[in-house]
Amino acid sequence: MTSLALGCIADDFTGATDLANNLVRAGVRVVQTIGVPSAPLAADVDAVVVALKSRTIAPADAIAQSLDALKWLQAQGAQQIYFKYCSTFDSTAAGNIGPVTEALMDALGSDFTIATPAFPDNKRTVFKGYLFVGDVLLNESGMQNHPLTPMTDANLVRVLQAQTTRKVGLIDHTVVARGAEAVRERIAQLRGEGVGVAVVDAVSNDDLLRLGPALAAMPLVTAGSGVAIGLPANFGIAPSSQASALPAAGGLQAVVSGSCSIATNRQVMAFIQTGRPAMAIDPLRIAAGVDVTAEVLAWAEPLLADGPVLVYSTAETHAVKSVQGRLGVEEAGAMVERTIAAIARGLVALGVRQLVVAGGETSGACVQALGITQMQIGPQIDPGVPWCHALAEAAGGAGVHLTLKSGNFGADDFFSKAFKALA
Ligand SMILES: Nc1ncnc2c1ncn2[C@@H]1O[C@H](COP(=O)(O)OP(=O)(O)O)[C@@H](O)[C@H]1O
Ligand SMILES: O=C(O)[C@@H](O)C(=O)COP(=O)(O)O
Repeated sequence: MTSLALGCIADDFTGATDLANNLVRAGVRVVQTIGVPSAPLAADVDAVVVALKSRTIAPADAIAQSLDALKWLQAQGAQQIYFKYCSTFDSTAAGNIGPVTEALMDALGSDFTIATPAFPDNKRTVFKGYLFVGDVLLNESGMQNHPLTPMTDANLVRVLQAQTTRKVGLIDHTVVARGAEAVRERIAQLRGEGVGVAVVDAVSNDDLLRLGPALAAMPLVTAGSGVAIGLPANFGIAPSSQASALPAAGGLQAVVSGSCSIATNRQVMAFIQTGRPAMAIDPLRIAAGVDVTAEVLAWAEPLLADGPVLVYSTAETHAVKSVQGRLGVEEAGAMVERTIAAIARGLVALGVRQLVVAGGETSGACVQALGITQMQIGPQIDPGVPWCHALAEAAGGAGVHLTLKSGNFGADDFFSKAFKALA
């Protein structure tokens, strides 16, 4: 049996590549699996990130899937478990960060873990338990309007406490600033007070690197991708460029976007301004029974030879809310995801071998539709977003280069920049 340093469970697919990206940059040899593998691990790697699509499903289902992933990772000899969620702490009123954390703790027999979505490279910082996105609090960042997980409170202790029966505490910035020993002392104190989960402040990568050694003996770590930069050293792993090598890229290029986040709206506008072809998908036409997938593929086919095309349902908040009002939040989301996934499959059948997907839920739907089971992680395009490579059933088993872009990650010119990075 191989012995993994880290066994990771990510609650969405973009989040999984984000975590894998930070691990790879720290020299960790990583494989990302799509769902829980049915066979033992074949590759010789230091970490596996199991990508689930469990962020917005019913808590009981999220728990069941996460426990399956845990069991498989334990069977591969994982020494530490890392539950990865969003750097904007995306959750519904029912969970799933709290319920999944609690279930993993129970299964591991662990009485204490941390929780921090801090990811300073992407301007997510936690101070006094409050999450900032750039210069503003989470609930003023646009995340209060997210189609599936509106975040209306920036106080993570309060948000997490509402989702778990374990007592939630805080390891604040003054402790983290004093280093790993101070964090260990604070953990002992919180444990004594009956705290089971502590939100941890971090405003810089230095904070995360100071935190790392204090987490060495913790069976379960829960966090965004940021905490990952401080863990590899605990296993004697050092940065190496070898970890991110991918096969050479070829084939046609396309972008599909189902993300309605602010950054993606800007990226869609910027791509349209380059003059490359772009086609919007109208959810109400899908709901009316129009075969939008066939329309889009017929439009794209003659254009692809000249360079990348963009297909998007990305829309501003007022338009999304209006569609949701008519179709229902979950129904609208699932219907758009299904359509974009079918389009992604059709594009790959037309010869697309470099595909950018924007949106976490959207990426989950696309990767599943492409028949991908495992991904290799390559070089970073922008913080949190690497190119990946995978064998896809939709490509007749051939390799496809893919990037799964989290809604709010990436520079405005991300879509063009991504293809240039692969050239
Ligand atoms: N125009 C639209 N109207 C309503 N819902 C939409 C629209 N476009 C996309 N959606 C849905 O919104 C959700 C966006 O979530 P996701 O793909 O995770 O993006 P992000 O990464 O920005 O959160 C998906 O379920 C998607 O199908
Ligand atoms: O931690 C993050 O912000 C990302 O890795 C992530 O999970 C983003 O999710 P989506 O915005 O749904 O893509």
